[in-house]
Amino acid sequence: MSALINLRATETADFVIKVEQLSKTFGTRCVVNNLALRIKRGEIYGFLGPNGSGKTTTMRMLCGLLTPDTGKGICLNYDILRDSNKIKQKVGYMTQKFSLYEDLTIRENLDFVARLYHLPHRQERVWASLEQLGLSTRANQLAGVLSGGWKQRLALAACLLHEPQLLLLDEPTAGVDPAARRDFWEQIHHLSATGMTTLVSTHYMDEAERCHRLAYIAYGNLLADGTVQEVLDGSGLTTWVVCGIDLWQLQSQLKQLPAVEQAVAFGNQLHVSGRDIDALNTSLQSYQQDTRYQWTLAHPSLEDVFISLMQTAQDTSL
Ligand SMILES: Nc1ncnc2c1ncn2[C@@H]1O[C@H](COP(=O)(O)OP(=O)(O)OP(=O)(O)O)[C@@H](O)[C@H]1O
Repeated sequence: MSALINLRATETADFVIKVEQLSKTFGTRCVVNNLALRIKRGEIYGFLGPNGSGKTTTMRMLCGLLTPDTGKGICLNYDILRDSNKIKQKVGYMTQKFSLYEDLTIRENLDFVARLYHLPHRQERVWASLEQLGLSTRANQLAGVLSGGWKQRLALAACLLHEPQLLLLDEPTAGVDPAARRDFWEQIHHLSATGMTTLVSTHYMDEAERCHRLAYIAYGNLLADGTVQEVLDGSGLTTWVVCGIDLWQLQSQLKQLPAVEQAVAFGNQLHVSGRDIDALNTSLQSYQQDTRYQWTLAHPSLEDVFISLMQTAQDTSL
């Protein structure tokens, strides 16, 4: 019996976030529905789903900014219902909107955040943070004149200053160029290697692929989770790639066929997908014999899978 209890304690200790039956309703709208999440220490966990699917609401419930209507669990070994104040102190939360002072310099912003947290050795920590995030040479620039990429780097520095154990990043790279997004993700992986756990919401597929694990939610319901490969394998989706002439016309015809769930243009190709492989192949047979087109069986992309999940999702929020 004691061995069993020890095993359970170890299992829980491995998870920085372990919650179940998490729900939240605003008015009559259920925006998070019976959600369960398990995230291990050091993991980069991606949170994907269409606009309004409940990602931000879930993050806010995890870090104690919002009280769930139902549900239970732990975050950083604290009870999410009872210990929200303790959780807040150990979490770095980066919101979608740049929330620092545009008329203060980078250094002044970090100094301000350090004061808010009553951090000891404030000056040293601010300079160490500037150094760590590659911001030293811009320390005296006003935050308001920074590009999107530098603003987001400053926001990350600010939410790391109090040395949190968990990062909750809500669409941290929205509107940021690919090079800056790549730098940002290098930082997240570097932090992960030091044991930092990150839950990050994003709409970018390349970012989803950079996560160790991910979850896809729609209408507040968890529709898939796992590694990228597990999510792809679990989709049951078959995808054909077709090249040829007049693809625009072909696309509109294919969309009418039974078992064709998606026919989407990607450059000079169409991705044609469905979950019932036999019915899909029957529908496509005559087109595949047409010499104007070249068909190749392909692995579905994450985007194909997410769109398919979204199409089959039920709106249970009303
Ligand atoms: N405080 C609130 N009061 C009422 N409704 C809210 C509140 N906060 C969020 N909502 C609603 O809850 C739903 C889920 O919102 P949420 O911000 O969690 O979604 P999201 O998945 O983060 O969306 P996005 O990808 O656009 O950021 C939306 O319909 C939103 O309008």
